[in-house]
Amino acid sequence: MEYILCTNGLTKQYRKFKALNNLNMHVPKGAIYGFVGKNGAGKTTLIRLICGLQEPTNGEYSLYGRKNTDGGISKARRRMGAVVETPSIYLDLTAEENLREQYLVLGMPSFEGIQELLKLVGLQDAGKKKAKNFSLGMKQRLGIAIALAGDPDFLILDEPVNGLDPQGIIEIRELILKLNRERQITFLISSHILDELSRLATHYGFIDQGQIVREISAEELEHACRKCIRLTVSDTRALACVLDKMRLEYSIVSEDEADVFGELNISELVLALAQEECQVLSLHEKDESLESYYVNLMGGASHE
Ligand SMILES: Nc1ncnc2c1ncn2[C@@H]1O[C@H](COP(=O)(O)OP(=O)(O)OP(=O)(O)O)[C@@H](O)[C@H]1O
Repeated sequence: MEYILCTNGLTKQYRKFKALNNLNMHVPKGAIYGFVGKNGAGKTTLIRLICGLQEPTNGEYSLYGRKNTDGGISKARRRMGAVVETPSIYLDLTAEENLREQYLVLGMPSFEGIQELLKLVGLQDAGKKKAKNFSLGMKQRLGIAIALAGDPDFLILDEPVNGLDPQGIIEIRELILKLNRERQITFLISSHILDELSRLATHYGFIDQGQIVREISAEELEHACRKCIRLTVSDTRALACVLDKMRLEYSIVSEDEADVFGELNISELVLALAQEECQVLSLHEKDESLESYYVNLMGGASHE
């Protein structure tokens, strides 16, 4: 798999505190990578390092295959756009004027493309309205347009829907999906709201206390969150044999528990287990939601 961003043992230390602690992450090309973690987990710190706003204390990362210590890293960074914390926009300027400023900063040869960008982010009708009078959603979309000015193929968005109303959230979501599908832009999106990310992410990286606790594709996550029957039995080995014979998918989750997926004929299973002298001690349907997956994952994370 081709990766746009890889980090290797990335560490950022402030005095004795490690905001990032040996962090390893992999953002595949074309992905919408949901970077999920509680407040203070280290998401913004990681983003600041990747954007070159801060230097790592230890470890390294590579962007488009270029290591952060290589001379070519600033060239690689030019292929990337970012909206970190609040979008950096001039509040006394209109959307178009803001984009003109950005074009000048980037040394773009002409202002051609600005109207298309405004249209892309749904600000073509913002006209003479100054950014200070924009809604939060409009400001966020302008921030994205500014980040898109250099025609990047990798966009980093730090908490892009924070504080937006439902309509604003939908607009940002649709914009991200459109940019990903139509312009093949890879995204790294940080959020502490897993549910919102689940509507667009193709991959996830869960961060806790400066470490990636798990990286998982959306497909794998969906699989892990399927409905299943949680069985508590006296002998999981016998259970595994019986389930294998019945060609059922399962996973043994502890010494006496297993999750069984798919259609299950309970009486057939209980009879088969009885023949193996295995007792069913309890049985209940389990629907692991994204949120409980997340809570379990974070609750089970081990740290130094
Ligand atoms: N300059 C700094 N000096 C000391 N500690 C810092 C500094 N910057 C960040 N931290 C600490 O590092 C930890 C990670 O902060 P970070 O902003 O990366 O978290 P986050 O996951 O982005 O959280 P949030 O969702 O609240 O933005 C926090 O405990 C924060 O207090």
